[in-house]
Amino acid sequence: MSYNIAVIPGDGIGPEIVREAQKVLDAAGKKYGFELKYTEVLMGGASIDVHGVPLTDEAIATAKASDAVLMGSIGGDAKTSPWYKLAPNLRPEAGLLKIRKELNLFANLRPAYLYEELKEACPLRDDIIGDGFDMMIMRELTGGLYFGERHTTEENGVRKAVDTLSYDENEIRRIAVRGFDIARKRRHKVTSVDKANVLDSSRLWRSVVEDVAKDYPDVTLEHMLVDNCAMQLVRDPKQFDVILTENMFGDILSDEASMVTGSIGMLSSASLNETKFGLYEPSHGSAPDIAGKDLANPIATILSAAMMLRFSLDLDEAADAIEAAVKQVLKDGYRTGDIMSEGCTKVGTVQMGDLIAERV
Ligand SMILES: NC(=O)c1ccc[n+]([C@@H]2O[C@H](COP(=O)([O-])OP(=O)(O)OC[C@H]3O[C@@H](n4cnc5c(N)ncnc54)[C@H](O)[C@@H]3O)[C@@H](O)[C@H]2O)c1
Ligand SMILES: CC(C)[C@H](C(=O)O)[C@@H](O)C(=O)O
Ligand SMILES: [Mg+2]
Repeated sequence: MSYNIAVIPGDGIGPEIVREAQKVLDAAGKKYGFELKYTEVLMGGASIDVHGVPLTDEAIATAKASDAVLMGSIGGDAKTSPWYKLAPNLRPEAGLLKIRKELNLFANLRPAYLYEELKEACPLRDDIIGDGFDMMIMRELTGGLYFGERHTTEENGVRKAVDTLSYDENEIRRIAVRGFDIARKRRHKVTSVDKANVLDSSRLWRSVVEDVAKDYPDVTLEHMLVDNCAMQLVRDPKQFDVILTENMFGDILSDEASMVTGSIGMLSSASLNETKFGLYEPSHGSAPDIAGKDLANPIATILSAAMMLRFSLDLDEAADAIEAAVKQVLKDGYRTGDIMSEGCTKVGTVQMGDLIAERV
């Protein structure tokens, strides 16, 4: 079998980590008898450099025509990047938001799982870690503050900026259904996170989620305010199975959750629409501080590639093999700098990719 994959290397560490993911995918293809045909697509700063915009219509068309999209990360260094001096719509990040909207990728799955082997890299106390934890953050990805009306004005020399947080019930229902469906395949618990003590949009969120829950009597639903959730994530992460939340809260909570799994370099993600199509990218950014130095952890991207095989291409066996290879490399004591602990062997981005590909 052969599949068409649009590849967006992006900016900063993006090209480095995507290269390693492709290496691992190709090893899996060889072993399990499939071929991935890659078409490179420019997005973010890489696209601004060439086309003057962060995402072209042609790039969107290429992504749409593919079986799935594999992405590195986009974004520049605010201190050195010329993009930041340009108009806001020329920001590299605008390309990412545009592709999410254009492809209707409303469901963002961010699994935060503590590998047995990475307990040493987890900043939490042993009694909090216990037997480890395993949660799925279900982040709504095409609504809320990111896509609400916004403008900046100036009146009498005073500048004012407005962002709008808006959701309609259909947007909430479809992500809630995804969350409950996933909970059914896991430990049957959904924690819906909102700010219903303040925000109207959160009160609507809570009411729609409760409605959806009626169709899932086998799944326990609890509501949690977002500030409490941020605290509970470090106090007792074991309590969470599926965290269901809106766009901005999910962005912030997933970075926090990543750190309790050892590093942001471990957190993969899948962004899905109503079909089998998806965009797969690590949850972290372009890390300009370590770009081009062979320091980036490619595991989040490699695990995202495994999700691509599983969700979009139905290549479950190959996905299992990649996940097992990651676990084995960690068991064998290899670590990139971000997850390094005593007694382990420090490796760079490329060697980590080689080691995982070998074990596939
Ligand atoms: N999905 C995306 O493409 C995405 C996500 C987040 C941020 N960004 C963009 O990335 C740029 C930098 O943002 P930031 O610095 O706030 O966040 P970041 O995630 O890029 O980096 C935060 C910190 O984590 C470290 N880090 C990130 N990924 C790592 C990896 N794989 N291995 C080892 N260390 C890693 C970085 O070195 C840095 O110290 C910004 O332009 C931002 O908008 C893009
Ligand atoms: C780069 C940025 C727009 C993006 C987001 O906020 O969604 C990133 O932080 C992420 O988590 O994918
Ligand atoms: Mg983020």
